This record gives sequence, structure tokens and C-alpha cells, in this order.
Amino acid sequence: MKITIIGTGYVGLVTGACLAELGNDVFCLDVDQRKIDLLNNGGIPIHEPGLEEVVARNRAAGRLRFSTDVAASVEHGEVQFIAVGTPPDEDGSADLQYVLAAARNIGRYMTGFKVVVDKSTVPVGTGDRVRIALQEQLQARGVDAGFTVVSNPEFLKEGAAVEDFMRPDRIVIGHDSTPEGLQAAALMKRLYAPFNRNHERTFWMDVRSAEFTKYAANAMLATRISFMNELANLADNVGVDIEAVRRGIGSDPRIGHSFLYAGAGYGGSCFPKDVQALERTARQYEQDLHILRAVETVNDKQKLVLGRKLLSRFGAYLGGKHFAIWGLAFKPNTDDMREAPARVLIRQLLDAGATVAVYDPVAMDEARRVLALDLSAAELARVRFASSPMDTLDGAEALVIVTEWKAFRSPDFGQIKAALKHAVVFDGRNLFEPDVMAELGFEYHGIGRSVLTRN
Ligand SMILES: NC(=O)c1ccc[n+]([C@@H]2O[C@H](COP(=O)([O-])OP(=O)(O)OC[C@H]3O[C@@H](n4cnc5c(N)ncnc54)[C@H](O)[C@@H]3O)[C@@H](O)[C@H]2O)c1
Ligand SMILES: O=c1ccn([C@@H]2O[C@H](COP(=O)(O)OP(=O)(O)O[C@H]3O[C@H](CO)[C@@H](O)[C@H](O)[C@H]3O)[C@@H](O)[C@H]2O)c(=O)[nH]1
Repeated sequence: MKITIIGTGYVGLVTGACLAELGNDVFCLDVDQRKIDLLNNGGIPIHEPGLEEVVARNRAAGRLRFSTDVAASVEHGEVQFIAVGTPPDEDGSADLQYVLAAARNIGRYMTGFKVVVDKSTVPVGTGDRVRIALQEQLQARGVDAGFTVVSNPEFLKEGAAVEDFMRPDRIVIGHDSTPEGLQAAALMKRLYAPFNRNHERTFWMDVRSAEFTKYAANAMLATRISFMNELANLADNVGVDIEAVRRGIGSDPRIGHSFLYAGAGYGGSCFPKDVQALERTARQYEQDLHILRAVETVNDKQKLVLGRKLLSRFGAYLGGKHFAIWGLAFKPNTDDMREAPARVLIRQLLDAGATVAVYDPVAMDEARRVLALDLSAAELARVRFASSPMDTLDGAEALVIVTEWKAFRSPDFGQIKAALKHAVVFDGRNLFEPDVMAELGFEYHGIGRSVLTRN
């Protein structure tokens, strides 16, 4: 099938590469010339396990192309996926300017029937707005070409994007029941057949319900995390181990084990913005989503918890004190630092007068970029970008872990102890067991695990 993907970011690039892997002829469009040049030179703009190989293989086979040529991209695909960003607007609602620009571009150049698939995360009603934006262009050109708008939200996770796309636990498709809508549904069925031959994982619905399903999923997952984070903070006060509680409740199949990990707060490009956007949608209908408002507030506070623990241990003024930070990306296996809790922690420590040495297995370049935006030159001068986890430790008052990279799970504790000024570990992801850390002679501060120390 001839497919065009508009927007070659996390979702667009993964969708394009994976659909090409199944034999489709894929044209990826982006407005970012540098990104397209990089891809055409064999580079990959993001860190995503397994992606480089899939892209290289399919480029070499001639099934995957990258370009900034809008006219050629519209001409190419009978299916046009819109996978551009939908960042938060100033009021928290989803900014649809890129989605609507993509729709207008299709209307500006199309000559025959197109299935326009919205893969970006967009508020209920966006399908109608895409249809109108596209229709206006066709009318202005006096062209009578058929099209239909389908909603096919994406549920992949960063760091596991290729795996999630190739083995989806669900495929949600929203379409209307016009002849064009039914024709599009048949096409989508064919496109996704390799993922689930009997379509047992495909959920068919109307466009608005599909749009809403995406927000409902992210809102539910974010709610679980904030719920556990709030309980973890109480656990700290009452001397309870939240990890034991997590295992205890997760074994109930009605609750399940996933997304119950207390930590440094959720980050990334999706949960923070999607929770906000859903709240904003509700407000447009004069409805208050009380639970989601609390989810957001709890998360904003949770990002401060690690820093607060440090301040309460070492004092409100940290001038002359140095700290080691492991993990900068918002989660492991990605270099994405959008809404990363590490950014909040670094700001807190610098505001209190400290210096920091930071390390992340893949996000160092991205950290240099975003911290240069977050911090003044004088503040940035108090951040040292280390070359390895151990390189952060010399003379530090404590080690602070913010992201649960696998490489941090079994470190050489003897070396850590020898390099640190004090044997103190703040573990924002509960990687270690408090009693083991105590036996090793560390003062250990987890999230919701009470303080255990033999020092
Ligand atoms: N990142 C994720 O894990 C994830 C997962 C599921 C859904 N989503 C949703 O998918 C959408 C895309 O997210 P992302 O993380 O891939 O974004 P991204 O910022 O990584 O990529 C978006 C790309 O679109 C390009 N673009 C913008 N306007 C364009 C236009 N008119 N024509 C062509 N290209 C254009 C940008 O240059 C950029 O490369 C968002 O709505 C997001 O909420 C993201
Ligand atoms: O038990 C948990 C699970 C996750 N997190 C944090 O939650 C954030 C989001 O993690 P994750 O969901 O794994 O990553 P994303 O790539 O943001 O993926 C989410 O957002 C995507 C974009 O909408 C959706 O497609 C995915 O289904 C959804 O999981 C990260 O900061 C994690 O550290 C926790 O704190 N505790």
C-alpha cells in the first residue's frame, strides 16, 4: 500500500519505518530540513531501540523515503497519516496548528481520493476540523476530490516504540459510516491485518470516541502513578514500604502490576500535556474533571519530592555542596527530556546554591541542549556533564538517581562509597532495597520507603 506519513518525529518515524517493514511503500514528510537531511544520510534523529536497523533496512530496499516535498508527499499516499506534534497551548489545550496545516497541505495538492488518518493525539472534534480545513482548500481550488478522515490514535511508549508498534495490544480505528468512511475502514483493515490477522485487537468506533479513547488511556495511567506517588509520600510519614504495598495490591488482577511504581513523578511529551488537554476539553463544556486536576497537582509536587528530601537532609542552603545525578531522560531507553523530573531537580539544587555533576547513558547531548534553555550561563557553569556514572561521584555529598536505567541497577557500591563524601543515596526510582543498602553502609532515601540507615 502507498502510505504518506506527515511528521517524522517519534510517532511518524516509527509508524513509517514499521509500515515499510511490512512491505508498504512509505513516504515520510517533515518540515524540518535538517531532520530529513540527517535521515537521508543514514542518521536517526532520536534514540529508540531497534529503530535504526528497521529504517536502514527499508531505506535500502527503497520502501522508505524522507522528504520535505509536500506536493510529492500528497501525490504519493492513498493513505495520509498525520503524525505531527500537538503541544500544549498557553491555556493547556492541544495546539492544533500543525495538524490543521498538514490537513490544508493535503487539500492544496490532492487530485484523487485520500484517506486522511489522524495519528496525532487530538481532542474530540478534531476530525471535523481536519475535514473542514481540507474541504476549504479543495473548494478554493475548485477541485472535487473525495476524502474521509479516520482517527487512529497511537499508543506506543518511547523506549519501546518499535516493539509496541509491531506488537500492539490494541488498534483503535474511528471512522464514519458514509461510503467513504466504510471504504477507509476496509483499507485500514487491510493495512493492519499483518498485526492481527483475525482483527481480534482492532476496536472499531466512531471518530470522536477514538479521539477520546487516547486521552482516557493516558489519563488513567497518569492517575495510577499520581495515586501511588501520593500513597508513597504518606508511606514515608507512617513508616511503610510502598514497594511491599505495590506488590501486595498489584497481585489483585482487578488492579494489576503495571504503572504502580512510585517515583520522581511522570514526565515525557504525553502524560503531562494530555492530562491538561483533557481537563481543558471538559472546561469547554463547563465540567470540572476533579480527579485529573488532582493527578496533575500531585505530579507537579512529586517532581519536587527528591529535591525536598535533599534539602531537608543537607539544609536549605546548599552553597559549597556538590551532588551527583544519575539519569536525565524522562524514562530509560530514550534521550527525550521533555518534562523530565531531572530538570526540576537540577533547578531546585542550583537555586539552593549547589553544584551538580550529571550523567545519562544516552541523553547527554539532549541534556546540554535543554539545560542551556532552562538555565542562565552562570547556572549552567555549576553543572558538570560527566563521562560516566562514576565520573559524577567525586566529592559529592550524595548520589541522586532520577531515571531507572538498567545500567544503574547493579553498580559497584564499594566504588560509589569510596568516591562520595558521604555514603548517602537518594533513589528516586526505588531501584535498591533499603535493608541491603543499610547493610552496605549507605544512608538510603527511597520514595515511600522510610529512611533506613546504620550510619
Ligand atoms: N512521543 C510519543 O511517545 C507519542 C506516542 C503516542 C502518541 N503521540 C502523539 O503523536 C503526536 C506526535 O508526537 P511526536 O512525539 O512524534 O512529536 P515530535 O515532535 O517528535 O514530531 C513531530 C514532527 O512533525 C513535524 N511537523 C510539524 N508540522 C509539520 C507539517 N505541517 N508537515 C510535516 N511535518 C510537520 C515536526 O517537524 C516534527 O518532526 C503528538 O500528538 C503526540 O501526542 C506521541
Ligand atoms: O509505574 C510507573 C510508570 C511510569 N512512570 C513514569 O511515567 C512517565 C511516562 O512513562 P511511559 O508511559 O512509559 O512513557 P511514554 O512514552 O510517555 O508513554 C505514554 O504516553 C504515550 C504518548 O501518548 C502513550 O502512547 C503510551 O501508551 C503511554 O504509556 C515516565 O516519566 C515514567 O517514569 C512512573 O512514574 N511510574
